[in-house]
Amino acid sequence: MVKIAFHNITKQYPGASRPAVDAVTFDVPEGSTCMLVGTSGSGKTTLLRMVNRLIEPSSGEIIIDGTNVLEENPIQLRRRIGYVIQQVGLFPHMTVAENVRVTADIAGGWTRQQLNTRVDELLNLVGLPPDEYRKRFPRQLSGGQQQRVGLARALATDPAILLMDEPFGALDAITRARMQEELMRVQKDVQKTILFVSHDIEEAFKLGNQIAVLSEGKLVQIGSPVELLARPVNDFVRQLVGADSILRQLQYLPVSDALEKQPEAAIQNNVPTFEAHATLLEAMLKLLETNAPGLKVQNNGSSEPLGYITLASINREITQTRTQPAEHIETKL
Ligand SMILES: Nc1ncnc2c1ncn2[C@@H]1O[C@H](COP(=O)(O)OP(=O)(O)OP(=O)(O)O)[C@@H](O)[C@H]1O
Repeated sequence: MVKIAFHNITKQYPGASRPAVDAVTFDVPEGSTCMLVGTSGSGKTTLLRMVNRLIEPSSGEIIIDGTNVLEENPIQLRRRIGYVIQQVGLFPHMTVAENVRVTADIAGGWTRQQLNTRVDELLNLVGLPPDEYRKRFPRQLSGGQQQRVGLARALATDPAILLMDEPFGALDAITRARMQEELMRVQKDVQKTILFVSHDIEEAFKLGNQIAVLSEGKLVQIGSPVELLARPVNDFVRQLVGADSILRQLQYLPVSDALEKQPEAAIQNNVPTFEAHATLLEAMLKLLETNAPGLKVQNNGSSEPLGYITLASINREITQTRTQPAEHIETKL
């Protein structure tokens, strides 16, 4: 089911020579994560902030659950939408518990007991044991822990939608990877619809069910990470998603993309079996590790092979993806 639908959404800032967001149309399915990527100034933050009406669109519509956000009271709208940004913005004089509670408190309708239970639930959810962290102040937390509190706070009113604007951008690589894992774990439990702005294509591949690529306010392509990698619509997307990187392709393309149906007999006999959803990299490592001439690929639980994978078929798939013609456009990376 579609959760957020953008219809020709446009934002023209006064005095600007072109729209910051230009007639963008796409859907975000319920419970999925859509990553917004693109060069600096391509309109990602503007697009995100129009969803909770921190920025008002110039034209077009954003429909959430069938209702145009412009017809909603902005304050009520923001209660239904969690918002996490890079500068976490915790209140320095409030404890962690008070910081998490504050949004739910403002939204109202909770008893003190319910609020306390909710805070503990959320702190557990984001991996901060309440007994240890409830009473700390933000200055007594690391950057990553502060981001976790920010995430807990955004989840406090149990919003169906989360908007995240470079939430992990200021963290070191290791903490960032941990936070991404944490978010994936939380998302498994809570199934929010997430719109996530990122400058980090690795992050977009890791977290996104869909990736929307913006350039100069326009939506250039939207698709799953594998779609973008295998079929970038032009050189801009190809470069942005690193479709020319052999490692990226090996890491993300599934073995089902590189099957041989009728390989020679030696490959069909006595070779190890392999799962269809595994990546080309995993298949290649297995081939190197076992020294087998091929792998029999089958779906979980089925004995019928879907096909076979060999170093040659992996090579063919990668060469083909790399040389696919793409429309040429100027790239400004
Ligand atoms: N309040 C504003 N008034 C006028 N122009 C603005 C305003 N905010 C953003 N812009 C312009 O709109 C365009 C898109 O900005 P936006 O912040 O949405 O891009 P972005 O893709 O999020 O960029 P970045 O990746 O650098 O954060 C830019 O050209 C920017 O200069």
